[in-house]
Formats: sequence, C-alpha cells, structure tokens
Amino acid sequence: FEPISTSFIGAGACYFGNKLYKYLYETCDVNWIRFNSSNLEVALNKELFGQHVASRVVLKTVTGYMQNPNPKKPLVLSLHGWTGTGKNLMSQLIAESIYHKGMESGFVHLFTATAHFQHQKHLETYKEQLQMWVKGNVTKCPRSMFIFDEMDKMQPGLIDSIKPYLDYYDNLDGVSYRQAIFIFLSNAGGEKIAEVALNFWNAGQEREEIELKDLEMAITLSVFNNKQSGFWHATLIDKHLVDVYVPFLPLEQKHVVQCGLAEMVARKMKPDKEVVERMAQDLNYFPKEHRLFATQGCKVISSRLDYYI
Ligand SMILES: Nc1ncnc2c1ncn2[C@@H]1O[C@H](COP(=O)(O)OP(=O)(O)OP(=O)(O)O)[C@@H](O)[C@H]1O
Repeated sequence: FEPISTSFIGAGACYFGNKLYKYLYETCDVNWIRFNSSNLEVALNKELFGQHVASRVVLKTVTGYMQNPNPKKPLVLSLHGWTGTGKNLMSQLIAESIYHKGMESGFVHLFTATAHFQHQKHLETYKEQLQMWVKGNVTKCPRSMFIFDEMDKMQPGLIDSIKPYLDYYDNLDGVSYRQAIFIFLSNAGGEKIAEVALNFWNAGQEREEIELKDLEMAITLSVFNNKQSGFWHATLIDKHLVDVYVPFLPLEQKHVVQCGLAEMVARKMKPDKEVVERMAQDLNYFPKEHRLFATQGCKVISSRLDYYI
C-alpha cells in the first residue's frame, strides 16, 4: 500500500523521467519521427534553388508515400544530376521533414562509395556488411533512411545485395522493409540533363517549362548505358524497384548568386549582392560560348566567398 501523494509523485516522476529519456535518447516513434509535408514544401521553396522539377517530384512522391498507411514496398528515390546542384541538400531536406534530428538522427544512414566501399577486393565483405547493416537497422527502427552517395562510383553488384529489401515482399526473415526509405545519389545523367536544358534555351523556351517527361529518357539512357556505374546490371533497375528518377538541372549564374546570398545569411552576415555577383561572374560556366551553366554548381560557393568578402 502506498499513500496517494507518494504514488502520484512516483507516477509524475516516471512520466517526466520517460519524457526526459525520450528527449535525450532518440526513439523510433512519433516523438522523433513525424513527417511534415508543409515543412518540406517550405524548405524546398526557400532553400533549394533552380530545381523546380526535382522539388515537385520529390514533394509529391514523399508525401504520397508517407501518407500511405500501408505501402507495398519501401520508398526508393534515385537523384541524378550535375555536381553541386543540390542532391545532397535535397536528401537533407527530406530527412529534416521526417526526423526531428534530420541528418543527425540515428535512423538516417549515409554511405559514400569512395569512403565506405573503397576497395574492390573487399566486395563480398561489403555486400555482407551492407545487408547486415540494413537489416539490423530496419529491425531496430522500420522507419529508417539509407542514403547512398556517389552511386556512379559504387562497385557494380554491391547494391544488388540489398535488392530483396527494396522489393515488394511482406517480410523477409520476419523483418518488413516497407517503411524504409532508400535514396541513391549520382552524377549519371548529368550531361544528358544539361543537353535537354540547353535545347530548351536554344529554342527560346523558359527553364521553368522543362517537365519531368522531358528529362526521364535522358536519365534512364545514361544510367543503363554506363557500364562502370553501380547501377549497371543492377536488378533493381530491371525489376523497376526505383519509384522515381529525380532530375537535377544544371545551375545558372542567377542560382549561384542565390546560393552566395544564402551562404552569407547562414554566416550571419548582411547579404551583399554586389560581392556575390562578382564572385559568380568569376566562376566557370559551360558551354564556353554561352557561359550558361555553372561547372561546379553551388559546390564551391562557401570557400570562394571568402576571397570576395
Ligand atoms: N540547388 C541548390 N540550391 C541551394 N543550394 C545548393 C543547390 N545546389 C547546391 N547547393 C549548395 O552547394 C553545396 C553542394 O551541394 P550538394 O552537395 O547538395 O550538391 P550535389 O548535387 O550533391 O553534388 P555532388 O554530385 O558533387 O555530390 C551545398 O552547400 C548546397 O547547400
């Protein structure tokens, strides 16, 4: 028997203890994982410049998937485009719209080909480790996110090892992968996408008129034809396990200026358009005769800016 006051205090302490625990230690529940479609929309509009096709496709696909209580397979996105055009940034924005801790979440896993799967001779070990890692983490938290950067540098065959997890199975060895999210990033298709953007420009059409259907062929052709890429022969392509191929357009000078201004704001500086325009003017652009697209996108902005301020 416990006097009422002590049991109340005990319950209160337990409640707050539990809250504190959840606050300090991330848990796989709505306290830490809650998708917010409007947050994603706002972030895409505010932070990702010049990518109207990618923004639209990702917002629709991720929202549809996250709002489906019973998806038939995990979400698989493949992001393609020229260097420095915002593919990593996009993955970050998706992670932030789902996980309270964004990329810092213990449920978000980033793999980079050149860092994690460097040595060709270890391919079999990598395959085993990758399978174990994905299985272990989805067992711990079904709503786990796996991002594979530099897919075009990934050894062919490696991604095939996790193919069963991306498929339409109800469960595999008692684990269901249907709540998991896989995002592949690659430069494959970047040149073809740039070609399409250039054709629009040559024809006097607005960049904003470019639609997904204008770019889809460019991506799939490059992905299928690159024998060196991690996608080559990957059965996940043959089996149509990728839900959507997301094209990233090459960035123009005005987008580089936007990146520069955003960088100044991020550094808590007063945005100075003149400084940023001077920096943007000195960057390299292609094709040479038109100086239309930034060769390195927005990638070098944060280091370059230092020379101009
Ligand atoms: N479209 C964009 N809008 C806003 N910022 C961008 C955009 N593209 C790139 N950036 C900025 O440039 C830097 C590099 O971008 P990010 O890493 O996302 O490019 P990426 O497409 O993944 O490049 P890579 O293919 O070389 O890995 C980041 O600081 C990012 O914030």
